[in-house]
Amino acid sequence: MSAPSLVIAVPSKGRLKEKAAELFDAAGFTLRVKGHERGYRGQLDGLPDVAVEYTSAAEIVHQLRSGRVHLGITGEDLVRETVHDVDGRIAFLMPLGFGHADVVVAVPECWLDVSRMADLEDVAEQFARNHGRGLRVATKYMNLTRRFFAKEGVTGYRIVESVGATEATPATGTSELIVDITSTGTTLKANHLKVLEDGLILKSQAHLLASKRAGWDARARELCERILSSLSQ
Ligand SMILES: Nc1ncnc2c1ncn2[C@@H]1O[C@H](COP(=O)(O)OP(=O)(O)OP(=O)(O)O)[C@@H](O)[C@H]1O
Ligand SMILES: O=P(O)(O)OC[C@H]1O[C@H](OP(=O)(O)OP(=O)(O)O)[C@H](O)[C@@H]1O
Repeated sequence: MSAPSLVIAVPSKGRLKEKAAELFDAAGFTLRVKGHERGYRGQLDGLPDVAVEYTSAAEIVHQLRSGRVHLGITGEDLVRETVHDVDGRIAFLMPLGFGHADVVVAVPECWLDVSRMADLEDVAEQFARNHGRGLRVATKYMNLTRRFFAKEGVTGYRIVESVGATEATPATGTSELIVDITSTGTTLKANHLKVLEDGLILKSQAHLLASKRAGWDARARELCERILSSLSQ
């Protein structure tokens, strides 16, 4: 079997998987899993020299970063969080209109005096006087948080890494506030959290992305253009 001319990484689970499949269907290139239905390799009907690799949304970012795949579908939030030198490594080819999620700063609803980022520094000072330590911000978006808090001049905090159920951490006592994604707002509301008025860090959605580090020969470029133009119609 000859090597594929172009490799595209597609989410293997979760909410992006189904949407990605619908997208290719609508563009006329049905995605098919090769072999077992739980397999991790696939192909696009009509494009036999394109290899599809199913993997997690987070892993797709690493594969694009290193150039192991030419194209990938994943969320902008994961790219901006994970890749320090995005512009040198990854090109954003097309927003896909699904996987919409805002990365936001949220605090307990009962913090009545806190509505903006600038208020956090005052709370942090008061908190440090009373508790002898800074505010704890629970998040899996550690880099986005550090950059945003620095831009806003907020310093009196430390990050507590949280990989799941982040919204529950203020109530369980492992954080004072959070940075996480919100889509409908249901999870924040259920956990009695409010988004700060100027606490929007990033408006994210799924994108078609290209790796600048992959081997781009003429056939790979042609396939990429064909896929891109079919998806845009
Ligand atoms: N509630 C949501 N609505 C829309 N998009 C979301 C939502 N939650 C996450 N996303 C987006 O989906 C992408 C993948 O999210 P995530 O890393 O959580 O993987 P997943 O496959 O959905 O699930 P898991 O958490 O089980 O790995 C991210 O870019 C994220 O912004
Ligand atoms: O604003 P909402 O519509 O409530 O969506 C936001 C929630 O959706 C995601 O969680 P998900 O349901 O994927 O669970 P998990 O990430 O904890 O697995 C995300 O981590 C938020 O918790």
